[in-house]
Amino acid sequence: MADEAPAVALRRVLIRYPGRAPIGPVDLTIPDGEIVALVGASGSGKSTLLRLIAGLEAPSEGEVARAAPRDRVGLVFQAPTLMPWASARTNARLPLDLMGVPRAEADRRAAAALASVGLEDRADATPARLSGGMAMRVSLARALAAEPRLLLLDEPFAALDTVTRRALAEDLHRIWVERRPTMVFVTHDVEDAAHLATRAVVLDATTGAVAETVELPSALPRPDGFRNGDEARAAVERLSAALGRAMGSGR
Ligand SMILES: Nc1ncnc2c1ncn2[C@@H]1O[C@H](COP(=O)(O)OP(=O)(O)OP(=O)(O)O)[C@@H](O)[C@H]1O
Repeated sequence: MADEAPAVALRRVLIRYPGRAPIGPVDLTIPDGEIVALVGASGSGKSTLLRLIAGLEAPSEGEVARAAPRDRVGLVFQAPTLMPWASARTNARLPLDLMGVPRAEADRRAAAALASVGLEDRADATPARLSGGMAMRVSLARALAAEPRLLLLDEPFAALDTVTRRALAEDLHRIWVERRPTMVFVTHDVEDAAHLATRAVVLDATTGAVAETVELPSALPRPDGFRNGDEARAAVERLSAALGRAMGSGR
């Protein structure tokens, strides 16, 4: 809705790291409930933007505003980063334990989160007994246990095989349909972006500023056969062209 506060708003954000030109300025508004893919050349600043949105890092200049409070922001990284000695349930419960949520309530929410990624049967398994895809799902369940309004994912698919990444994309769409969180994810893959996201933000390879925003098909969950359909193919082409333009000046 147009007059609702955006989930995220970055205004004239600049990030300075030693030994390189500043990243930005980045102006970016993400409406509530969108699924946004951050795409751009390697080193353009995708992960940095995600850390800024998460509040893990502060900008050198400009403003970062986020509607969701810190404890309603979920983070998922490329590596699942699970506690190896702990069960899937205990891993999923971790943020709730850290927040001091009472045990019975935390167990209930962890169980619901594991169920929403199809792992209710593996709640007692330790990470060594889970496949890579399942470990990623536990990592996603851990983020979901806090019932995030904003879910941030840094290359969640990068380490997964094609079948597993597609299954995870379906999980994410199902979660979106059930809970309507705003999702922002980093990807290198234009097909994953076009399939999962409702819009893509393309970063300029040289400056890290937003080069273009590409609107993607908005019907969620995706209809059967979407990936191979004309609409998806056209979206991949538009996005590839935008990425090509954003990389045009080189680094
Ligand atoms: N903590 C840091 N200290 C210094 N430089 C950094 C730091 N974090 C990122 N950078 C630099 O900022 C730039 C952007 O990095 P970032 O990881 O955000 O890019 P990216 O688009 O996510 O790249 P990739 O696709 O390769 O993961 C890079 O040049 C990187 O070397």
